[in-house]
Amino acid sequence: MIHVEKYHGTGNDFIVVDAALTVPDRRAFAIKYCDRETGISQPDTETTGADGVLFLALEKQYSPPRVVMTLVQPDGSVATMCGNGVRCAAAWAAEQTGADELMIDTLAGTRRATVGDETVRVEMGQPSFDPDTVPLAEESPLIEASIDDLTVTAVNTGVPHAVAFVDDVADVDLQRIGPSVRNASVFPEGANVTIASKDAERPGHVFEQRTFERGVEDETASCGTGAVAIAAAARRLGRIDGSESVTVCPEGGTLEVTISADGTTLAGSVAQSYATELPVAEPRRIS
Ligand SMILES: N[C@H](CCC[C@H](N)C(=O)O)C(=O)O
Repeated sequence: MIHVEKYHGTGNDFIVVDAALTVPDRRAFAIKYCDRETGISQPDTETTGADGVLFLALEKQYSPPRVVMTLVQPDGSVATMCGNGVRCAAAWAAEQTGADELMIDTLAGTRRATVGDETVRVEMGQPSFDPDTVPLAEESPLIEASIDDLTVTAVNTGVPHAVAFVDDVADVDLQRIGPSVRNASVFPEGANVTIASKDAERPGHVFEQRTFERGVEDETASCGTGAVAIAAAARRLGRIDGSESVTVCPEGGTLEVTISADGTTLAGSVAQSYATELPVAEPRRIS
């Protein structure tokens, strides 16, 4: 049995495992326990399963402390980056160390995080529209291109996103169009599909968000790299200007994104839902 904790960042939920514990087959572990029908669950909690497993290797000897984060997704794939995952990793490491500044090492680079009373903020780096970085199967950036019924702008915010601005996110059949855009041939490694609509009734830049995630192969309640992708695409398309704060509202909560020439930040709430023990398969012995 190993000790695990369940965290969520604005509804994007993860099983957190200390990487010092032995999980011989991370892929099999993630596929088994993330399953929304038969995966991890607790009495008195509504959700079964998770959007991924965060394996976190804490390096307390540094100042600020560092965490090597590996996100294994429900389909067994490894995501290079995850905005809400980094925020959960920072909250977990703050709990272990008492530090409020953390450096989270991801496959997309190091992200500095600050843990406050209400929110966890993370520096998200510079979004890229470069076709080699997204990556795209084309030589020029994909800006307002038609794919299926959506008008898509492609941006990498640690992982690739296809962002489409629509009149009302609630009117989009994401279960149908998500897989179609996610698997479009222009994305050789696939893409997360993020739709956004401007909330005209609220002052400032406020967008509703829905994201169909690669690796989860379903819609999630929140996606941090997706929220940053909305702000980056909005800026590129002239929907917002200059250096700005953008409020993004996925189903699971509210995310604040700042975007400027220096880079982006992502902030929002993080909560621990419960801690429990899970059985793991014995490591194979060499006889
Ligand atoms: N939910 C994550 C993104 C995971 C990205 C992953 N689905 C992929 O690109 O394979 C977030 O908060 O940023």
